[in-house]
Amino acid sequence: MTAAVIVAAGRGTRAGPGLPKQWRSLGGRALLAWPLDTFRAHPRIDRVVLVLHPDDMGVAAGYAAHPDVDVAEGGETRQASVRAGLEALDAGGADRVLIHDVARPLVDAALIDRVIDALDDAQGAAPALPVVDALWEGDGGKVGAIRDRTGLYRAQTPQGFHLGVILDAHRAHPGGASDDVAVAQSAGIGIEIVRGSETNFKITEPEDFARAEAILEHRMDIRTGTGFDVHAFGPGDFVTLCGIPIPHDRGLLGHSDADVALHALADAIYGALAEGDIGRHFPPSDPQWRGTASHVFLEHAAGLAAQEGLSISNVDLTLICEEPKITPHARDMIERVAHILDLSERRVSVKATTSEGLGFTGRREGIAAMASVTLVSR
Ligand SMILES: Nc1ccn([C@@H]2O[C@H](COP(=O)(O)OP(=O)(O)OP(=O)(O)O)[C@@H](O)[C@H]2O)c(=O)n1
Ligand SMILES: C[C@](O)(CO)[C@H](O)COP(=O)(O)O
Repeated sequence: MTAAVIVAAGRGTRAGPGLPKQWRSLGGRALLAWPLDTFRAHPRIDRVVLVLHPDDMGVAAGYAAHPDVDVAEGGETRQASVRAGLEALDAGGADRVLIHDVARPLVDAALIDRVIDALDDAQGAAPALPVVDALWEGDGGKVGAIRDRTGLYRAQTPQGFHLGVILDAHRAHPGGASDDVAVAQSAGIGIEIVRGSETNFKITEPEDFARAEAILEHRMDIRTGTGFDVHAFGPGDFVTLCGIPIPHDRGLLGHSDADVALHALADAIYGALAEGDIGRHFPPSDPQWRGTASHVFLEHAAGLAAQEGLSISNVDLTLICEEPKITPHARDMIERVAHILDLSERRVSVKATTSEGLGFTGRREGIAAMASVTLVSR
C-alpha cells in the first residue's frame, strides 16, 4: 500500500501578507485543494495524510472529510511536520510513502508514477531537474566565484521511500534537514533521481501565484490522436513489433524495419499534434531512412510533443493478425514502448486480436496495427 504525506503546516512568510499560501486562492479554489485532489485521484495512492498547522484545523475540516484522508498536526519546522505525518501513518498498513510539499500544487500524476516506479528498485526516489543556468556566488552585489553546475540538480517533491526506512531515519535525525532526501542520506539510504517537472515548482514568493495561474489557464490542453498501419509479410524468419524481434516463419516488408506497431504509435502522436504522419517527417523516398529502427520515428514524434509542452498521458495499441501470437510478447513490448517514451508501464497498453480469418489479416497476408494516444499539457 502506498500513502502520501502532504505537509501544509508552514506559514508561507515569503509569499507575502494575507492567509498562509496553502489557503490562498489558486484557479478559483484553495491552493491546498490542487495537490490534495491529485494525490487522492491517483490510482496508486491509497491514503493521504494532510499535515496542518494547529491554527488551521477548523479551516481544514472540509478538505479532510474523506475516508482516505487523515489529518496530523504539524510542528515548528518542515522536518517536524513530516515526522508527524509519518508517525500518523505508522501501523496504518502502508509500506511506501510519498512526502510532498503542499507548496508544489501543480504536481502531476505522471511524475507521481515515476517516483512510485523507481521505488521498485530503490529505497528512496525523488524528482529533480538539472541546473541549466550558470551558477555564481554573489559578492556584495557583484559576481564573485563562478561555480561548476555539472551534475547539479534542483530538488523537488514528492520524495518517495519505503515507510519503515524513512520513519527510522527521521526518528534518528537531530533536525535541521532541508528535505527528506537529506534525512534519508544521513541514514545511508540510497536515493534514485527521477525526472521532475517545470510545472512542479514551489510557490514561495508572491509572483509565483501568477505563474501558477498562467499554467492552470493553459493546462486543460488535452489532445488525442489515432494511428493505423499495415505491413505485408515477406521472406524472413522474424518480425519486429514494438522493437521486439519475434520469431515467425515470415518477415514483414518495409522501407524501415517494418515495425508496424511503432509506426501506428508514432502516427497517433503526429495525429494528435496535427503533424501529418511518419511519411511526412521520414519520406520513404529518402534512402537515409532505409532499414531505420522504428524507435527513431517514435522518439521524434514524442520529441515534437515535448516541444509543444505536451506530455504523453497514455498509449493504447492493438495489433491485428492471426500469427504470430502477441500475448507471450506483450509484456516485453510494453516495457520497450514505456522505455522509448519515458512513460510508466501502467500507461502503456498493448493488446491483440485476430480478424476471425476474414480479410487480409485473416488470410495471413500481413499485420495491421491501430493506436491511440492522449497528450496533455505539462
Ligand atoms: N513547520 C512547517 C514548515 C513548512 N511546512 C511545509 O513544508 C513545505 C516547505 O515549503 P516552504 O516554501 O518553505 O513553505 P513555508 O514554510 O510555508 O514558507 P516560508 O518558508 O516562506 O514561511 C510547505 O509545504 C510547508 O507548508 C510544514 O509543513 N511545517
Ligand atoms: C523539500 C523542498 O521542496 C525541496 O526542494 C524544499 O527544500 C522545501 O522548501 P524550503 O524553502 O527549503 O523550506
